[in-house]
Amino acid sequence: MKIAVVGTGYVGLVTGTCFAETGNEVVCVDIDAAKVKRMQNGEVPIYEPDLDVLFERNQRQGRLKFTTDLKEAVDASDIIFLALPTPPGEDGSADLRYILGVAKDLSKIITKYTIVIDKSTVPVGTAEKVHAALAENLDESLFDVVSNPEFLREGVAVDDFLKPDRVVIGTDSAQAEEKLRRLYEPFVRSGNPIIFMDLRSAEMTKYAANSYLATRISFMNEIANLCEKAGADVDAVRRGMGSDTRIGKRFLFPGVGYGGSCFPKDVQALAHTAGQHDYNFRILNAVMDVNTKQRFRIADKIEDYFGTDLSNRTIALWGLAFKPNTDDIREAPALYTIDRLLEAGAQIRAFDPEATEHVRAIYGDKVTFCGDPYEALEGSDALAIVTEWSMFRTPSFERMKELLKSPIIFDGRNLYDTGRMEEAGFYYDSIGRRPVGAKD
Ligand SMILES: NC(=O)c1ccc[n+]([C@@H]2O[C@H](COP(=O)([O-])OP(=O)(O)OC[C@H]3O[C@@H](n4cnc5c(N)ncnc54)[C@H](O)[C@@H]3O)[C@@H](O)[C@H]2O)c1
Ligand SMILES: O=c1ccn([C@@H]2O[C@H](COP(=O)(O)OP(=O)(O)O[C@H]3O[C@H](CO)[C@@H](O)[C@H](O)[C@H]3O)[C@@H](O)[C@H]2O)c(=O)[nH]1
Repeated sequence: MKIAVVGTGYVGLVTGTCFAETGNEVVCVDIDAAKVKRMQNGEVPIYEPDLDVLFERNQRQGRLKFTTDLKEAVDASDIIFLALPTPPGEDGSADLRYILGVAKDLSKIITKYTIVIDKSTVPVGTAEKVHAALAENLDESLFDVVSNPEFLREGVAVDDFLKPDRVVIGTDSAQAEEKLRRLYEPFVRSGNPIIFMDLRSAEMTKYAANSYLATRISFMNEIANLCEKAGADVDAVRRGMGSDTRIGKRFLFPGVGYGGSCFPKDVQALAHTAGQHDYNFRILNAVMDVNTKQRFRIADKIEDYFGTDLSNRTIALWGLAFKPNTDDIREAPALYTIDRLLEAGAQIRAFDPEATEHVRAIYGDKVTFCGDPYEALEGSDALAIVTEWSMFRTPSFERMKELLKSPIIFDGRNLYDTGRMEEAGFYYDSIGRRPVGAKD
């Protein structure tokens, strides 16, 4: 099939590349001319494992092209995916200006039957707005609007796209349904379903899924905080709970709050949608409230230990990206940690395998950026772990003790066994577990 993908962020780039991989002809459009040039020259503009191999192969074989010219892409396609940003507006609602702006542009460009698909995360009722924008200049027989929310996770995006748990498609058009069934067939061969539904339900499914996952995380963060007070171990509790198949093991990890470009904005947007319908979605308000506090959990622990004046303290920080295997720092808990530590006067020596340059662009020389994890420890009073990169899981504890001024670790991701840390002679404070080791 001939496909245009408008917007080449995480979703657009992965969508375009994976559809090219299954033999479709794909043109990706972006307004960022510099980015398009880089992609035309074979450069993948984001760090996402496995994407580079597919990108290179499909571009070399001519199935994956890039342009800034929307008309050129639309003329060459009969399916258009909108993978545009939907950032939070001032009132927390999803800002639809990119989606509706492009829909308006499309209404002046489309000349043959075209399926326009919302791949972005958009509130209930958006497909109707896109339909109205297209209908301003187009006969309704020339297009169908479909909702096809994307569920990929950064860091494992290619795998999630190629082997999705499910594909959700909202449509009221038999023609669109048939085309999309064929398009997605290669991805669901393993037996996972394509679930067809009406447009509004598809739009709601995306927000319901993200908000439910965010709820699990805030719930577990509350359990962890209570475990600390009640003398229980959240790791044991998590295993005990998660073994119940009704609950399941995944997405039960407490930590420093959820971050990233999706959960924070999508929970907020769903709460806003509820408000628009005069419905007070109480759980969502609590989920957001818990997360706002949890993002400072590690900074709180550091201040509890050293006091609120950190002007003579240096803290090493491992991890800046909002999660491992990405260079994305949108709503990263590390940024909240840095802000609080700087406010308290601390010096920060930070390390991240991929996200350093994005964070340097924000803080400049207010933070010392280090070339490897051990360099960050040199002369530091304590280590704070904020992102669970694999490379942090099995460090040399001996070397860490030699480099740190005192052997103190605050672990926001529960990477190490508490008994082992006590034996190794650390003061080790993690999330939802009893701190071990002697305080200085
Ligand atoms: N990032 C994720 O993991 C993820 C996963 C599922 C769904 N989503 C949703 O998908 C949507 C896109 O997210 P993202 O993270 O890929 O976005 P992004 O912000 O990383 O990228 C968006 C791209 O769109 C381009 N753009 C903006 N206006 C344009 C225009 N008029 N024409 C062409 N290109 C334009 C930008 O230059 C940018 O390259 C959002 O609604 C998001 O909530 C994101
Ligand atoms: O048990 C867990 C799991 C995740 N997180 C945190 O939750 C955030 C989001 O993680 P994850 O969901 O893995 O990353 P995203 O790439 O943001 O993906 C989410 O958001 C995307 C955009 O909507 C959806 O497509 C995905 O299905 C959904 O998982 C991160 O800060 C994680 O550290 C936890 O704290 N504990």
